[in-house]
Amino acid sequence: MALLAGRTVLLRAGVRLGAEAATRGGNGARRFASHRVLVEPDAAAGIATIKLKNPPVNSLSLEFLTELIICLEKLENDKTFRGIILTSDCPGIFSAGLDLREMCGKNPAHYAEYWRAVQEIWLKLYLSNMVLVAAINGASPAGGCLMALTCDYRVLADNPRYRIGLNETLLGIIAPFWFKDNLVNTIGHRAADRALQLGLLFPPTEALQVGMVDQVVPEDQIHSTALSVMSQWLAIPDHARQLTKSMMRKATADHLIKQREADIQNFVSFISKDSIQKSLQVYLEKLKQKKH
Ligand SMILES: CCCCCCCC/C=C\C=C\CC(=O)SCCNC(=O)CCNC(=O)[C@H](O)C(C)(C)COP(=O)(O)OP(=O)(O)OC[C@H]1O[C@@H](n2cnc3c(N)ncnc32)[C@H](O)[C@@H]1OP(=O)(O)O
Repeated sequence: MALLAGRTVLLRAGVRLGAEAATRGGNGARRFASHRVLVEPDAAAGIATIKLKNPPVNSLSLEFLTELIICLEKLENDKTFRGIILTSDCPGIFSAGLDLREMCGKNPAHYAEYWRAVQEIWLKLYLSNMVLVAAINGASPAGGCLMALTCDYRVLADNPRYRIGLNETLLGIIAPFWFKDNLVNTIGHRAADRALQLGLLFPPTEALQVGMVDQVVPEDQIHSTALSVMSQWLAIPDHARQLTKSMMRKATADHLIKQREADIQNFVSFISKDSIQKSLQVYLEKLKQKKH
């Protein structure tokens, strides 16, 4: 059973297990898909490709996060798989990050439940025993960038519209300390200091330069590149790689785990402020008006 902080996520977020489809793939592997998370298994290679499918922009709503958490738990417990490729099924968008509608005009209990799910997905991805390769085939701001940062390797499609970064300050909000820790671990303190304060969204060439991604490739090569990177990582004995990954990441994850409840309370009181609500509403309105 999938648990989120000791409770059944299926019940909390109203996601019905019946919404899932379970079939067998061509190679006999069990293929499972929820509404918004598509899993393409390659049992022979030990790799599952997760495609995020929450159109139009893969914003991380509570239901979407819940489906993703359940999917990751299943894969983590299935010894068939040693690696995950994380990518998007929404053209041009990897993920628009946290769903702003979950953080606007709701009550404190909702904010707390939402933030717990955000923490949970980060912990699941960051501490995964599997090899995670992000095949970033679209724009990847804020929470979208964070998901990519949890992966062991990032390949970004070469398109100037596919910008990636933690742009929270542009929304008048603050990247939580564990977003910051994950970024510092990836690009170093000085670059993270600048990127976070300015809310920088890096186009591919700059993202590569600063170390936000490991490789930039033409868009039509993104999946084949992710597969070839994966085979390189899977050539390392699991126990040695997993213990090394844990050694590198445990302190950062523990930082959040130890302060999980306090972090939720901080988030709830921060996001509930009138001034923050106003900033988020203005930002959402601007996004909507962009088209007109
Ligand atoms: C004291 C210390 C306390 C610490 C407290 C910590 C507090 C931290 C709090 C929060 C942290 C949040 C991290 C986040 O992830 S916030 C989300 C940030 N995301 C963004 O800024 C991205 C916004 N979106 C875009 O830039 C674009 O939409 C883009 C992804 C580039 C796609 O562009 P395009 O293809 O042109 O699509 P549209 O802009 O037209 O969008 C289509 C519709 O989707 C809606 N949308 C977009 N993004 C979001 C989102 N993140 N959440 C909800 N909805 C979103 C957009 O409004 C359009 O809607 P509609 O069709 O109805 O007009």
